[in-house]
Parts: sequence; C-alpha cells; structure tokens
Amino acid sequence: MIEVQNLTKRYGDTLAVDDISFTCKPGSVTGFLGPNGAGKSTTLRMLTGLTPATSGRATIGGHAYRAIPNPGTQVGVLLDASAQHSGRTGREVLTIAAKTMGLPDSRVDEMLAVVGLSPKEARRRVGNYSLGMRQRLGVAQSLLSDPQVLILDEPANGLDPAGIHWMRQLLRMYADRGGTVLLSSHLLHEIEVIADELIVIGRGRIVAQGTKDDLLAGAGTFVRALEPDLLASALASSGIHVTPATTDGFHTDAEPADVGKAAAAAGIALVELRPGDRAGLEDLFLQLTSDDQRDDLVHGVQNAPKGVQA
Ligand SMILES: Nc1ncnc2c1ncn2[C@@H]1O[C@H](COP(=O)(O)OP(=O)(O)OP(=O)(O)O)[C@@H](O)[C@H]1O
Repeated sequence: MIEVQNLTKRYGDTLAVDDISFTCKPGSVTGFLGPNGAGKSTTLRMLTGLTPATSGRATIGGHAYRAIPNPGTQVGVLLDASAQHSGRTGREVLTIAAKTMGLPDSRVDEMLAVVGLSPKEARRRVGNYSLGMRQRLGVAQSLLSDPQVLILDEPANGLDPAGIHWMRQLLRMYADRGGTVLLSSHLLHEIEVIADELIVIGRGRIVAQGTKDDLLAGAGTFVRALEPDLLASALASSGIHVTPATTDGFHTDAEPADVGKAAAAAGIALVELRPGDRAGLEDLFLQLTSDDQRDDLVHGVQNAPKGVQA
C-alpha cells in the first residue's frame, strides 16, 4: 500500500508538488499522468526517499522509504533507466543489485529471462544498450527481489510495440498476484489499457483521481428502435431525456438497464441498446491539464466525470 498525504515540495519560488494526497492499493495498477513539469517525477522521488519533502508524508507499507530496512527487497523502483553505470554489463548490474539485497545469483538469470535480455546481450556493457534494452534491464532490477510494490517512472519509454505489449502483461500479472504498481507515463493509450486507477496531476496539484472506469465513464447510453418517434415519446414519459444521434437512434445520460426497462414497459422492440462511446483518456487528459481550459475546469467541474476535483 502506498499512501501519500498532503505532500508538498517547494524549490525556491517553484511549488513543484502542492499538497497532494492519494493511495495506491495492492492488486491494482495506478497510472500517474500529467503534462511536462507537472510534478510526477518529484512525487516519485519523494516517495522513494531521493528528494526530501517540504511537508507532508509519503509511506510504503506504513513506513517512509528510507526507514524500510533493505528497501529493495520490499519496493522495486525504476526512475531513470539511463542512470546505470555505463561501463558495467547488464549481468554485472543485476549481480551487484542481487548481492546488495542478499539474493541468490540464480535470480539474475531468472530476471534476464523474464525481461527478454539474451545471455549475449547481458554480457554487453550498458553504455552500448538501446533505450529499450536499458528499460528492460531497469525492470529486471526492480523485480529482482519479487517486491510487493513497484514504482516506475515512464517504464515504457523507448520500448517497441512488442516491448510495450510485454510490459503491459508483466504489470498486469504482477498486480493480479496482489502487487501494488504506481507508474507514470506519457503514453496515454498504455495507461488507458493497463491502469485500474488514475491520478492526473497538473501544476503540482491533483486535478482528478479515481478508478479508470469512473473517470472515463459518463457517456450514457445509445438506443435505437425501428420506430424512433414511439421510442422517444416512451422514454420521455419515463423521464428519460434523449438527444437524436446521427443515425436513427438516440443518446441519453440514463443507464442502459433503465432505458431497456422503459422501452419494454411501452412494448417497444429495440434493435440496439449499448453504453455510449466512452470519452478517451486523451480527451480527459487534455481537458484537465490544458492551461487555457484551467479556469473552465475549476468553474465547470460539475460537468466533468466523477472523481474530478476542483
Ligand atoms: N531539482 C530541482 N530544482 C528546481 N526545480 C526543480 C527541480 N526538480 C524539479 N523542479 C521543477 O519542479 C517542477 C516539476 O518537475 P517534475 O520533474 O517533477 O515534473 P514531471 O511531471 O516529472 O515532468 P516531465 O513529464 O517533464 O518529466 C518543474 O517546474 C521543474 O522545473
């Protein structure tokens, strides 16, 4: 369990992180999103004890990261895949990490296999690795001890499509086994596919948080019948307001079950009844983080999806 309470970081005049609070639960993947300079890396650095907070608390399993004995055995961290010593081979990087954590050397080979680095690649110096290979090595290091918590900053950065697919499956399996994952990413589609929970940050403040389904919901229902006029009046008399769609169907804010019941009660056969198209994460992200729309966001939040904060 990751818990962040009223966390704040000030660099001189810059309020990099401004009083944020959130929780990441075991068994779930939490996506941490925000535009450049929003405060994501600073938050993750405070969480992992690399940057002291100005105020507030960040704990993992109830303890500050720096207070956890041998923290690598509890928390897997990948903040900067390029930070590895470029003169060491991939195998050496993992072997040193394994020794530091008191793990057997056999874990090194297991993790190299998990992240898809071949024995030949593991013998090459990290300075000659591609960005994607460094990411794989960083993920291998973060998973070495089979920790309960993973904190990853942009882990899919530099991965090819097959690598992104692999990462998605890896994190899903990890969370499904009860692990807690917090990951930041600019790849909105990736976050949309993999995350269970979302935290959106802008200018140091959380502008939305909640389950992905809640934040991306709100699209209502699409319904269509052979006799649209009869359907519209039946729904209206049940108190369901509709707007005509470009086809001969209707959109409504009501739930599909309520629309179906109202149509059935009026004896109208439906030919289509489904949830309306969900707003994409990209739309939500732009809506929440666009500087131009910031005032609209604060004042128009009643129109935003559940979980959006003013
Ligand atoms: N060491 C530092 N000294 C001064 N200001 C800093 C420092 N580190 C970060 N900042 C500032 O804090 C703010 C948040 O930066 P941060 O790196 O956390 O953003 P980010 O959301 O991770 O951005 P990106 O997506 O570009 O990586 C920025 O205005 C940045 O310039």
